[in-house]
Parts: sequence; C-alpha cells; structure tokens
Amino acid sequence: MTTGAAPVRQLDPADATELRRTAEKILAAAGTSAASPHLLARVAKSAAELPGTVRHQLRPVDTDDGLFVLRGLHVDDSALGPTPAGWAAAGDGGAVHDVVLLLLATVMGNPIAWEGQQDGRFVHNIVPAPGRETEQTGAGSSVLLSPHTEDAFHPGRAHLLMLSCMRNPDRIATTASGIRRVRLDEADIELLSRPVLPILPDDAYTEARNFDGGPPPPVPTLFRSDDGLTLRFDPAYTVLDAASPAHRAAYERLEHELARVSCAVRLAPGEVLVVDNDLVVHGRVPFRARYDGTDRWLKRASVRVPARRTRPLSEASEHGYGQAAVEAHTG
Ligand SMILES: O=C(O)CCC(=O)C(=O)O
Ligand SMILES: [Fe+2]
Repeated sequence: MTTGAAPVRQLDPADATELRRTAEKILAAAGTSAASPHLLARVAKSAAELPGTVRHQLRPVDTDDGLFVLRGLHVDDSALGPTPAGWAAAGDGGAVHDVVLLLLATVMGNPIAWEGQQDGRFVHNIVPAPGRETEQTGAGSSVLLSPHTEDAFHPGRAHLLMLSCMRNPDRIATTASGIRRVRLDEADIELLSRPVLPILPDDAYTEARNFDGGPPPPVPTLFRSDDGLTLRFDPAYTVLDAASPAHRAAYERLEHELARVSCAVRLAPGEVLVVDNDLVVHGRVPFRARYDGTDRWLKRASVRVPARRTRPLSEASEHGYGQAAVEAHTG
C-alpha cells in the first residue's frame, strides 16, 4: 500500500468562504439538512450560481487513479460539537457541512439518497457505532473495511462517491485501488467480464436483504466500457460459490492486484475525497473507536452523472432488490 499519492486540488480561500456562506443561508431557510423539496431546490439554484473557479476544481476525475482530494474547506472543530455515537444519533450535527457537500455534489452531478438508508438523507454520517465494530459498513471500526464498490448490489449505484472529513484525529486511512492500475492478463479479464457472480445488498440495507421478488442477478465483475475498464466489486457480499474454480482463482488474482495498487488516503478536516465508483474500490483500515465525542467523522454523498457510459446495458433489467435511489434534482 502506498500513501500520499492522491492528486490534490486546492480550493481558493475565497471560494471556501463563499461555499460556507451559501450553505449557511440555505440551512437558515430550510431549518435542517434532512431531505426536503425546499432544501434541494435551494441547493440546485445556488450550485448553478457558484463561481467558475469552484466548478473548475470540481471538474470530472481526470487521471487513471480515478480519484482526487479537494482541499481547503472550512471546518471549525470547536463549533462542530461532539462526534455522534452512530449515524442515528447524528441528526443535524454539522448540518452546514452537509449542505456544503450537497452543493459540491450538485456541481459534479445528481446526488442520490436511499429511502432505506440513514433516514433517506442525501448526506450520510460515517462514524463508528457502539456494538457494530465488526460490521462491513461505515459504522464498523475494529475490522478492515474491505475494498468495495459503493452499493455494488444495485444498478442505480453512484458514479461518484464523496467523503468529506469533519475530524480524523488518529489519521485513519481510507483505502483506494484503481482498476486502471492493476495488471491482469487477458484471460482473467475475459473470465471476470462474464455475468456469473451475484452481489447481495450490504448490512446497511435491512429491507433489501429480505427481498423475495426474484433471485439475485449474476453480474460481471469487470466491464470494458467505451471509456476503458470499469469494475463492480464487493467480495464481502459476493456469492463466490456461484463460480467455477477457474473463475474464483481469477477473482482472487484481481483481489491481490487491488491490494497491491491500494493507496492510503488519510483525510484531514476540510478535505473531500472524490472517488470514481466505476474505477476505484475503497475501504478503510481497522481502528479503535473512542466513543468520547472525538471520533473520526466523515460526511458522505453519492452522485450520479447523467449520460455516463461506464456500465453494461444489461444492468437496466436488474431488480435492485426492491430498492430505488432517489435523485435530488429532477428535470
Ligand atoms: O470510512 C471510510 O473511510 C470509508 C467508509 C466507506 O466505505 C463509505 O463511507 O462508503
Ligand atoms: Fe463504502
């Protein structure tokens, strides 16, 4: 694993101030950062009016790493309040940062929410939760969160994932591995491009896990899009028994390659990691939660980018385990 390799984009201090003020105004008018038509309409309008310099820093991911770190947002630790003990306790904690992230996400595309996750909010709180230390979700801590595509089980999953850092005193790393950096031979790519392996909903989706509207669809792990190789990968929730020994061996080689090219991103307050969810799998190293109000705290937004062609057309017929992504902005 390497460290410090992520491309950095520096936000102008004046732009950071503008983002903060805009978010404060929106929050004052909406009263909460929870999803509402009023909030979303204000965000859409304000995002369209942001300066060209902000837009430039939020241009699409443009390197084979498939990610960048945006630096320079304001986070005042003393004004933030204690880190909540789990997302359910977060409520409007750090709400102004939710709105800043929603503005940034709206510049990059169309933010999505899931009815069944974190009360349908468009910005999720990623904090360790007592009793859930060993989970393979953002609530976990003591175990390695293994590299995964976000919401890999679903055809409506995000194209971009944005992680905005509120605090991270122990400099705990998010990990990221780009498919364009791995070395695999043609035979492995061919095998892994076959739709063989079902990916089940993760533990954050209780309702989807009880879905009985059809068998889990087998999906390809790799896809050669017009734009280059992309992946859909979540070993912790993949039914590997569905594959032949040769297929499983290829899958294992891919896992090893992703580990080999993995880089560690230790987010600091005011930084936002943007990963292309079709090019990069992300995870998190294990850590010991503090549960004293000073824990690591990230805000997360998921974004769809209209007219992207990085996925197989066959995804359109998947049932998505009865879950539907809600788009923030329509029309
Ligand atoms: O905690 C992290 O750095 C990443 C967690 C994660 O996988 C996510 O928020 O989607
Ligand atoms: Fe994730």
